[in-house]
Amino acid sequence: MSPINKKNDTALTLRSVTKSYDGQPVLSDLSLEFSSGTFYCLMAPSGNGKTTMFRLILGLEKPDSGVILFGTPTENPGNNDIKASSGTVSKSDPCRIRGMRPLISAVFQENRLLEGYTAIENLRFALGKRYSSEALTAYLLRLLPEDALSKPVCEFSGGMKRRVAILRAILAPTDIILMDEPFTGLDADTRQLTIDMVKEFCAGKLLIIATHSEDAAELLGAKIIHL
Ligand SMILES: Nc1ncnc2c1ncn2[C@@H]1O[C@H](COP(=O)(O)OP(=O)(O)OP(=O)(O)O)[C@@H](O)[C@H]1O
Repeated sequence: MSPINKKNDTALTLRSVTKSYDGQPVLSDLSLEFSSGTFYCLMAPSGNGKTTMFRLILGLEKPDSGVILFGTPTENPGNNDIKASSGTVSKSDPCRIRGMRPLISAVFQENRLLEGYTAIENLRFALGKRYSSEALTAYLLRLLPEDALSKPVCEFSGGMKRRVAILRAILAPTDIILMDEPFTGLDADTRQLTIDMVKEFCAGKLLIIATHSEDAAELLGAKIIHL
């Protein structure tokens, strides 16, 4: 069992995280705690730092100060390190995580698909041999029309691409999933189908979604966090 996937254990902690761009603060002294097996919706007006927070969690950027911890943190007073079940983080260099950094899957605002390849090839590229072709086809057919499966994704609508990007993230063997505005561009029916699959495949995991939509949060049964 992964060290961070026991339901209700702390899976992720942001402690006094601060980030500025060009001297303009985007996140100021932000502290949040997220539990395994729980869905969260981050809600904030545009530009309040939701994507920035995801980039920090993913390790794509460094906080100016503060720490991001995975797993349940334990501290030794006087020590510059904080131990978490997934590794050790230095307070003075929060991006230096020694030990096991958990895998995190993400849906970015852009779909980041291989445009010249089919949907199943996109899933296979990210997921390797973890699923049979029959299983991947069956998952895709829950969200896409059958004739789409033989086409490269560059011929898909925006909403169809979005569904492939979401499926790729939820099928990945990770305990933490971040999604940035995942349901944008989906009509009511496909949104419901997609949300049903997200609920099914993310059960027991930590899921954090940045969204402007209160009803997506309600459909997911997610806790709302206002940034
Ligand atoms: N690499 C960067 N360089 C400079 N400024 C940046 C950079 N990334 C983000 N910002 C600024 O940081 C602020 C927060 O951006 P961010 O994308 O995190 O907001 P958001 O809450 O995700 O917005 P939205 O809901 O519109 O996606 C914005 O003012 C943005 O212009």
